[in-house]
Amino acid sequence: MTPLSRIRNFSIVAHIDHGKSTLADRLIQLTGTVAERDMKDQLLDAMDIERERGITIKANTVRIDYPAKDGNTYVLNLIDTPGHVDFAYEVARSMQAVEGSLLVVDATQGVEAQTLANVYTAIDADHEIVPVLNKVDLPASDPDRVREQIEDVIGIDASEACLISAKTGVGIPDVLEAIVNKLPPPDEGDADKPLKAMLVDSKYDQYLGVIVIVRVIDGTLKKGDRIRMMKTGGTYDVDDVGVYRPAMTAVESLGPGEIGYLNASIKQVRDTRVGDTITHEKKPCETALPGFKPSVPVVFCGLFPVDANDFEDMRDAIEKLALNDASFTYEMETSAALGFGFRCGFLGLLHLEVIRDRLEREYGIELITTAPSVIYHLYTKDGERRDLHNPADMPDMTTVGHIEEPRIKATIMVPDEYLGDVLKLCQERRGLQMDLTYVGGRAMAVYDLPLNEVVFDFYDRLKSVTKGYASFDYEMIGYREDNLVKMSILVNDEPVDALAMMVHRDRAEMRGRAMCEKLKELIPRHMFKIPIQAAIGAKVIARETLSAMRKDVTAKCYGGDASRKKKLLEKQKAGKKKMRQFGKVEIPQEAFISALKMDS
Ligand SMILES: Nc1nc2c(ncn2[C@@H]2O[C@H](COP(=O)(O)OP(=O)(O)OP(=O)(O)O)[C@@H](O)[C@H]2O)c(=O)[nH]1
Repeated sequence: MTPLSRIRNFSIVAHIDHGKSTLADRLIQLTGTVAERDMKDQLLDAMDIERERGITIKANTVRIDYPAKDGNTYVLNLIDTPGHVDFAYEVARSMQAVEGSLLVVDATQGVEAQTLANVYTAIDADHEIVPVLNKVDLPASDPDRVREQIEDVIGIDASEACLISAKTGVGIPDVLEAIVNKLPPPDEGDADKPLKAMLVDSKYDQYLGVIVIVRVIDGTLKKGDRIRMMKTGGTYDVDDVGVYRPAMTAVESLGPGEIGYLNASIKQVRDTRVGDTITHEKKPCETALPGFKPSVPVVFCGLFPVDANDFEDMRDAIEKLALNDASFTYEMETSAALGFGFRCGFLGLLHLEVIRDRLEREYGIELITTAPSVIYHLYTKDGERRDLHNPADMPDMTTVGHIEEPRIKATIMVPDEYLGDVLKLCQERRGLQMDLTYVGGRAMAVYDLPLNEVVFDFYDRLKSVTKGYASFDYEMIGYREDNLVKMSILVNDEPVDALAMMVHRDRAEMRGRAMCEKLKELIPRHMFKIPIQAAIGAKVIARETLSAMRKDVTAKCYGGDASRKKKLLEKQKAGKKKMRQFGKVEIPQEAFISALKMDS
């Protein structure tokens, strides 16, 4: 067992793309943790989608043995955390398992919204923080300015920040020394006390079942132990304990301060609660760790197979995905327009995209995605609350007293010249300005915004109006009443449930008009005329008409036989009526998403 003084547990916090994964790769490589021939980029990003998009989704850990300049060999446990706002919550919880953080800031960019959000999470977790300025190989890097910015904005000393290039490897040895010399070893832990370990994360492996990442506080965890999860009450026999190097490597035992995995024939990820305390069944520890609240989905949408025959396959696939991801929820849904499918809940839009991508790619199921929506609180006139996950389920307005919607506090950092556009965008999305400050040549705007206005394409719009220079982060702040209504879309006089949405009354007409116009472009012409309408209750607030594809039946009627011409036209009209009655309008798949994009 490693003495505590030779252990350093840390995470790396950074804004997306500032080089966190590349730095992790270099640390692993330089310490020879992985043989050179096995080295590939982004070692810790296991999933294809993570690799492709260059984002980290689940927390990963790796154990590195580092022979330091002081002659001792240290065990460094790195937890790589997700960088995207959707997964901010996962960052917060994995931080609890370590004592320090490397704060990576791109020296060409400076402090961004997620740098702040993530570093504050680290500070909240009482971390010691070592600033690292990355990408100094690039001519545009300006370490002095960024150092000053870190001091001004975050308020930590950056005078001894490591200057590195994770790409070329410059400065990496300094980072390793800083980890050993500046980050603290784990707080006291006692190997002789009853086992107390924190459940840091869990993931599903198709061969091994659920793998649990643990951080031992007191006691020793080894193969054959019978353990109990103190929150959920589940008891299991430990089949294996080990560490990631980054390949899974079995070890004899895990002692105080150590981070590793256990495998105990646990069936599904849902049976493990992040933050739970793991102890021995026979000789349990007295008090459990404080634990975390479970992460809850905030964005919902319907997923339907394009081909109804794929429904059963889709059910299998969704069940498998849910095994691995406790924050993803689903229930069966039927839609008049789309048939059988699932109403699914996600942590955010990226999470949604990741799951959808995996269903399509790994399971080969083509999907229709309906408009993402948030959870509204409906109150009856007697003050009773009901949660609305799907606008299609909205009851008659006369039974509803008031509606509350979720709001977020959004922090946006942007270079001065784009500030005007950002403020305009926030205003358009019903935002209320909470704060506006300037730090190191950039503006920081804080807005109170309805989540509903953000889930769809806010991030895309923000990127486009600022040419990619803005950064964005948000947190939920609670529910507030507003004048909200359900807007239905009727195509050929039939309401299309999958296109129904909740909107603010003042914006309903504009949104309705935009939707109808978009749909008119997206729906191909049929043999008959198709009215496209937006309505609140029975009141139509916008309308477009898609004209019929017209066969020129009179073309053959040369000459002037007017009565014959008339007869033909009448026949055609009757035919059209028939079509209208029986014919079904084909709405192309992309219409369900494209119609909602609001180009202002
Ligand atoms: N020139 C240069 N490019 C770098 C350096 N470090 C990282 N990059 C590049 O910057 C991009 C982002 O790096 P990542 O390591 O994937 O960023 P990340 O912070 O891990 O991103 P997430 O995992 O999504 O949070 C990649 O294209 C890297 O090749 C560096 O020191 N110099």
